[in-house]
Amino acid sequence: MGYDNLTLHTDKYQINMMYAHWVQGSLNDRAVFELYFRKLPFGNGFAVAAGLERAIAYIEGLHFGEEEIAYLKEQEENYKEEFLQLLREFKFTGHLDAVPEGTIVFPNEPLIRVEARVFEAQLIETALLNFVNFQTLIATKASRIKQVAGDDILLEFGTRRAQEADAAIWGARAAYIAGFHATSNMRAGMLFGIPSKGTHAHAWVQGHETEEEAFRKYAEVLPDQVTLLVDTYDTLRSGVPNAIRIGHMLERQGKRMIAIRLDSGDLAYLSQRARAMLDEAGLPYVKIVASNDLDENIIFNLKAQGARIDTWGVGTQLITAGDQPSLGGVYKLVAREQEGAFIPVIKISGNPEKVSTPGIKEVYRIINRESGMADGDYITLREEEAVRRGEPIQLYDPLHPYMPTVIDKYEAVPLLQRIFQDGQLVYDVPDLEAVRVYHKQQLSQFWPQYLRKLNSEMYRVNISVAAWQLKLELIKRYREQ
Ligand SMILES: Nc1ncnc2c1ncn2[C@@H]1O[C@H](COP(=O)(O)OP(=O)(O)OP(=O)(O)O)[C@@H](O)[C@H]1O
Ligand SMILES: O=P(O)(O)OC[C@H]1O[C@H](OP(=O)(O)OP(=O)(O)O)[C@H](O)[C@@H]1O
Ligand SMILES: O=C(O)c1cccnc1
Repeated sequence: MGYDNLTLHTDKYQINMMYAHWVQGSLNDRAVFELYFRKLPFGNGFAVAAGLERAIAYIEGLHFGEEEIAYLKEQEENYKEEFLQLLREFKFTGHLDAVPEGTIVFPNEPLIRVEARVFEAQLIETALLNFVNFQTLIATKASRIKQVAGDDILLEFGTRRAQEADAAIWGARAAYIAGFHATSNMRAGMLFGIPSKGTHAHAWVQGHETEEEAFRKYAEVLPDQVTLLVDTYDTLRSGVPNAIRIGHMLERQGKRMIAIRLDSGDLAYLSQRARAMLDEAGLPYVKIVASNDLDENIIFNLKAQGARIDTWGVGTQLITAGDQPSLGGVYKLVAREQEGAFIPVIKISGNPEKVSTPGIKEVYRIINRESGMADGDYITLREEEAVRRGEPIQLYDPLHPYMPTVIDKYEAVPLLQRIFQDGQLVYDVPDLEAVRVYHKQQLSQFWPQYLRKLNSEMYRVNISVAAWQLKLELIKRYREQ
């Protein structure tokens, strides 16, 4: 079975449309689609873009093999042999622009823009949304956790509760981009170079006659990485005292125990008591790891209660984005070719938020020359030059149309980068460490009021006057029709 071929990782309606374009002779017409989300997850003030690396690998690997062709044939007898033959030769030949992973992004900004034969652009919609929606969601959740954890160490422990294997490893990667320090998933470690870390489970303790014997045997074989789980029977009466004995044993061997792990009960109280016991026993260097259904709110609370926790192991709530299981990113047609030129198209909706913004667009981050900080983002039509030349521009916020602002003395940083040009990868894909560093730099360009976890200030995403007028014009045209 071709588990690795993701070419049919698409919705059937995409193949139906490809077939219909082929029959109608419009398959080579070019189209432009933009991928964006409309609403920030978790009530956060920003999102962290992720998913591009997988999207790149997916596009490079697109290929209808004989297994895929045979399946299509079996599923739909209308598909003609010439169509299937064309699929055998299929490859992506278009342009793809995207916001680099780790970029701070906001609603309605194109994160990916695809300009290609409609035949190709349509096929890839589903997979692109699948990768970007999930990974951006998890990177954003991880970023919230990172924000409350400050300089504490964050371990990603989610695999056992993740929505299957892909979610586990790509989620671990997304968390690392946003500032987690390590993952427990060895495959994610191997594939992406994320540091891997692990303690031991309750089963190790339960599998011995006594807790002390379990700790001792573990410390004998892995003396340089001893983190002992102390809550199997009674944390303060048994677990911590036994761990202290092992700590002293290791000291006699010239080694140092690394940490204890708390995984149940009142983590604030237990960590304070355990800290005091370790300190009194002359083991102030032994750290305290906590786990047990943690998320950013519990971590924030534990810190407020004075918990003495150095390292946080976070699983379920992070990897499943427990409080919001999906980011509602969409992929919308914004322009199509007609007689050799692109014409803008719109999607009308009864819900004003869902009316698409027509035309091929760019998105810029407006950096204030004096402060070096981000003042807002600016969405323009691609052909608009004023912002690229640094001329004064009028920022127009559709949510606050009565407050237009004119700005100058800015630097406009285009967020979309060319990834594929005529089907060729032209982007120098950064390694994961570089993505992580870039993400940190991104954060440093935002004032704290946009980043705070609760009731953050709304960052302005403005639209150019030309893009706004085009939208109004198309809405009017469709109303008249
Ligand atoms: N001091 C605290 N303040 C707020 N939340 C806490 C505190 N200590 C633990 N929690 C969180 O409370 C939740 C439930 O903890 P609870 O003690 O009920 O479960 P448990 O420890 O698994 O149960 P048990 O002690 O029976 O094993 C977990 O998400 C845990 O992270
Ligand atoms: O709570 P999470 O944020 O999802 O973090 C991962 C959890 O997974 C493990 O528990 P599990 O009961 O699966 O195994 P164990 O016997 O090793 O505790 C671990 O002890 C954590 O509690
Ligand atoms: O290493 C650990 O302590 C760990 C790993 C996965 C899940 N829970 C805990």
